[in-house]
Amino acid sequence: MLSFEEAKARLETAGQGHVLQFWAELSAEESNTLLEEISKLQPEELLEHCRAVAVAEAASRHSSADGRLDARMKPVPPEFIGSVRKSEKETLQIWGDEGLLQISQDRVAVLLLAGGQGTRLGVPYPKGMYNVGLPSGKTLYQVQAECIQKVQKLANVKHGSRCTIPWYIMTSEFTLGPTEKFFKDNEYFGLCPSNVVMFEQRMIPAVGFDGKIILEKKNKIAMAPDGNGGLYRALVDNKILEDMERRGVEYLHVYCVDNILVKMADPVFIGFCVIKGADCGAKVVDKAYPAEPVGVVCRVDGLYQVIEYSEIQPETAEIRGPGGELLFSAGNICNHFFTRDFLKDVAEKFESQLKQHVAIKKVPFVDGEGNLVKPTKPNGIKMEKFVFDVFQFSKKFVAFEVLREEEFSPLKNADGAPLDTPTTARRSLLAQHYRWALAAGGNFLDEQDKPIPPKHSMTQNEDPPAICEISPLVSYFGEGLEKLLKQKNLKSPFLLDENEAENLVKTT
Ligand SMILES: CC(=O)N[C@H]1[C@@H](OP(=O)(O)OP(=O)(O)OC[C@H]2O[C@@H](n3ccc(=O)[nH]c3=O)[C@H](O)[C@@H]2O)O[C@H](CO)[C@@H](O)[C@@H]1O
Repeated sequence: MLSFEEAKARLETAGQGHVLQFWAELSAEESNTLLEEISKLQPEELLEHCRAVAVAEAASRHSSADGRLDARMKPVPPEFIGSVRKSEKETLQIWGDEGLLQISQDRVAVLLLAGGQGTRLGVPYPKGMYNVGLPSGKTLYQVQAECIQKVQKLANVKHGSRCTIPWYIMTSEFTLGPTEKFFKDNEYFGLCPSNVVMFEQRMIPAVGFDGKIILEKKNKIAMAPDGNGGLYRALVDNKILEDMERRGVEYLHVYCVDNILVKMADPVFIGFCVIKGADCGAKVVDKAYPAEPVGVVCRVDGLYQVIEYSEIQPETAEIRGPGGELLFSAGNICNHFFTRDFLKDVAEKFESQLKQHVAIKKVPFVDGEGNLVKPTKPNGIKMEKFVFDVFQFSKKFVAFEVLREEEFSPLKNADGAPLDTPTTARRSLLAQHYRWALAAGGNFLDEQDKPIPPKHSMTQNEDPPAICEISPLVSYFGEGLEKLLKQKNLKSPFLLDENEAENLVKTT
């Protein structure tokens, strides 16, 4: 641990001596906490960070820079976009088979970005622990864990293997403890603990407009995770690439915690990327409307990039092509494919070039008397790196367009908001499972055993006429349901878990 003198010298080098202003008032325990925090800050990096914040803040006040970026944006050429909608069934099958083959050979892992604070949802625990109110009561983490088990099984059955898809989970100071405990308490949802690797991303100080670090307590610096692009440093800090190499993992599916429809280690996406020889790929959906809060995958000066929803000019987002379609329609759903070699290159050569994005926030702080102030106006800057900012370094980038109703329904806001809430997430999953059951030939009955007329198309705001939830342990993507459900009467609410599947097999 640093001594007081060392900490003082370190802070003064970076022009941040004020961090120790309450030192004389701190108890021994409080001073130790502060020294521990300071010991994690390297003086040169701290200086650089505070300078970068000042520069970025000035740039953000002159929006012309972003304006110019907009002017240079071009849509992704159609030949670089694979598409579920536009592809033949046979082609999808070829991609899916390739993906399952890679999975069966232990060459695929998934990596969950779970270091965010989930401020918009407003719960005091990690988002993955959220239960959106499914009949089974499953949380997002459980749904994801079960998907992994099922894909492993599909690969094993097809190839006679005993494969593993390691699950890397990037957490932050806010989410590591509770996530670890949750997994332990739930016995890793049936996964082998050694194949669930949690690691922590770095935290960086929030800085005021005057270039000074903000104190949120007399002995606590206001820290925030360094954005989901903090992944690349965290991979190095925690030797994750070495772990992947040891396990023989070549391909990584990176995804964001809050999409209830996420297709974990999606064999079709993996197979598509592998067959195309891509080192980097992104799943996209057609943007629903110009102001939808999703990034846009595009090209800028010939390089692939995502322009984040917070950084695109509204008039650019609204540009339409000759057929009336949005010109920049490739909505990023935070599902990325990377080869391990590409990640190694990024870690070794490019990480330091990643753009710092500025988020101007209201950061609670202590005033000169040590009283906590909750600002009513933004007073500070948090810098974030974005996971997709590495696309520009790719030698072969591909985009893969998937169907929104099958693959994208994020949980961002608390109920009451119009979109991306627990209600919309639950509805999307139940509507999907209802569609799968109908397609498999099931007939739904109500509580009085009266048939519920099937409904083959529903709007986004409509609940399905029958409640049907299918465990990922039974079907990962609607596969294998016909043998269970064809011409069966299913009483709503219908919960198809492994026990129910066994019963249905017996009655066939
Ligand atoms: C930067 C980024 O990827 N933006 C994408 C993200 O936006 P959005 O603004 O929704 O991104 P979030 O803040 O929810 O973060 C996305 C994911 O990154 C994780 N996270 C975030 C910050 C952090 O320091 N550490 C960390 O691990 C979160 O836990 C989450 O799993 O999802 C949208 C789709 O839903 C996309 O259209 C956006 O382009």
